[in-house]
Amino acid sequence: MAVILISYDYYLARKELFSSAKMIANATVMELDKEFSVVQSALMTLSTSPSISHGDLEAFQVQAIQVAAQQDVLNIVLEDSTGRQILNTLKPFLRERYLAREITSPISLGGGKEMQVSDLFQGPIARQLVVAVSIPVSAGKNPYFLSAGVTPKRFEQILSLQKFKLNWIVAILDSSGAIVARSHDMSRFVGKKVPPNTLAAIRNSPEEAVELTSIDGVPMVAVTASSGKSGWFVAIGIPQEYLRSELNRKFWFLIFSSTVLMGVGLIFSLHIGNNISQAIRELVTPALEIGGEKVIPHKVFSIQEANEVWQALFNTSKMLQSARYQARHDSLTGLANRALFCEFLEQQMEICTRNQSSLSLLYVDIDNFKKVNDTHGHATGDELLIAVSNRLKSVLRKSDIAARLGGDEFAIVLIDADNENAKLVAIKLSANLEDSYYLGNQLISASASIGVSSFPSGCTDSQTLLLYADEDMYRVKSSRRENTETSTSIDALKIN
Ligand SMILES: Nc1nc2c(ncn2[C@@H]2O[C@H](COP(=O)(O)OP(=O)(O)OP(=O)(O)O)[C@@H](O)[C@H]2O)c(=O)[nH]1
Repeated sequence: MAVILISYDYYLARKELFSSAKMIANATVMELDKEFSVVQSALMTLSTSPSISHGDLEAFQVQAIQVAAQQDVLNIVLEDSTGRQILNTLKPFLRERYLAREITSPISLGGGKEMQVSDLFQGPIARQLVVAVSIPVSAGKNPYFLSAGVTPKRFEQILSLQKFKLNWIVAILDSSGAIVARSHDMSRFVGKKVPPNTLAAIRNSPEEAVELTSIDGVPMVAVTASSGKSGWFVAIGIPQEYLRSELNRKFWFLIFSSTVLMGVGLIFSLHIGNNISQAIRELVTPALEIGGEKVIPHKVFSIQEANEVWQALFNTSKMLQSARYQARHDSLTGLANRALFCEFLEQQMEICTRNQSSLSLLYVDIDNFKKVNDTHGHATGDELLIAVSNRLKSVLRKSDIAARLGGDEFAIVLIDADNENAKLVAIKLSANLEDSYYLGNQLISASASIGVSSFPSGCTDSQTLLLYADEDMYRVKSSRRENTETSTSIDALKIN
C-alpha cells in the first residue's frame, strides 16, 4: 500500500514538475521571440530611412551605427541576395563606398515583414559567434537584406531573467542544434552542437518529456518548446539524479509520516482502549449491585456508550427494586406482606434463640369489616385499611414490624417483648384502633380483635406462632361477640 501511495504521489509530483517546466520553457520561447521582434522593429524602422532611399549610404551607415548602439546589437549589415556585404557598421564607410557603387538603383523605402533568424555562426568580420536577424528590403528587382548581428550574451540574459530551479540545465538551441545560450557553463558549451539523436528527440517530442543526456554527460529528462519565428528550441533538462532524490525524499517522508501517524494512532487507540477498559471495570460494581437492596449509585463516564450501559443498569436496578418491593409489600397499605413478614419473623426468632431473648406476635383482625364495605363502599373500606395500617405503624417501635396478611387481617412482631408486654401493647393498640376514623367526609367507627402469642414460650416455629396468635384473635373476637353490648375488645383482651 505504501509503495502504491509513494508511486502515485511521485507520479503526480513528477507530472506537476514537468508541466511547470514546460510552462517556463514556453515563456522563455516567448521572451526569445519578443527579443527577435524588438530587433526586427528596429531594422524595419531603419529600412525606412530617407538616406538609403536616396542612395546616401554614408548617412545611412551613421544611422545604422546609432541604431546598433541603441539596440545593443553587434552590428548592422546591408547585403545583397548573394550574401555580399554592401555595408557593415563594423567596417569604415570608405571601403564600403566601392561596393555601394554597385547598387544600380536606389533601395526602396520600407523593409519586408518576414524576418529571418540565422543559426549561430562565426562572424567573418567580428570574429565571434553571432546570430543574424534579417529583414528583406528591395532595390528595384533585386532583393537586399538588412541584418542585425546579435551575440549569444543577449540570449544568456534572457535565460538569467527566467525562474529556473538551480539544478535545471536550460539551453537555447538554434535550428541546427547548436547551443546559443546555456544556464550552466555557457562559455564552455556555446556554439557546440548537441548530438543528432538528442536533437531528433527534441524535434520529435515537442509535447512530451524525453530522456536524454546533456552535452556534458548528465542523464536527464527534458521538456522542450520551439519558436515558430526562429525554428529554435528551448530545452529544460531535469537531472535524473534530482528526480531520484525527490523520489527518495518522498519515500522517506512517507515512511516517517506513516510511522508518526501509526505511533499517534497507537497512542490514541491505547488511550481509548484504557478509557474503555476503565469504564468496563467501573461498570462491574454497579452491574453486581443491580440485584442488591438499593438502586445503583449515580456515575458519569468519559465514554458515551458506558453512560448508556450505566443508564440501562440503573433502569434495571430501579425496576428490580420496584419489583422486589412489590413482591414483599402490600400494594394498598405499603405494609410488609405475608412473605416479608414470615421472613422477618424467622430471622428474629433465630436471633432470639441465639440471644435467649423473646418476641411476641399480635394478630389483628378488624371487626365487621365487611359491613364497612357494604355500608360505605369498597373505596372507603380501602381507606379504612390504610388508616388502620398507619395507626399500627404509629404505635410500633422502629425495631418492630407490621404486616397486612390479607383482607382485614394484620400481624405485628414485637421485638424483645414477652407475653405480658405484648398484651399491654395489644390493649394500647386496640384502644387506638377504636378511635373514630374520618374517611371521605364521614366519621366511621371501627374496632379490631387482637390475638397474642409469644416466643419462645409455648411454640418453636413461626407458623405455630402465627397459628397461636390467630387462634387467640378468634378467641378474643368470639368473646367480644358474646359481650357485644357490654364488653370492648380491650376488655376481651384483659380477660384473655
Ligand atoms: N375494601 C376492601 N375490602 C376487602 C379487601 N380485602 C378483603 N376485603 C373484604 O373484607 C371483608 C372481610 O370480611 P370477613 O373477614 O369475612 O368478616 P368481617 O366482616 O370482618 O367480620 P369479622 O371478621 O367476623 O369481624 C370481606 O368482605 C372482603 O371482601 C380490600 O383490600 N379492600
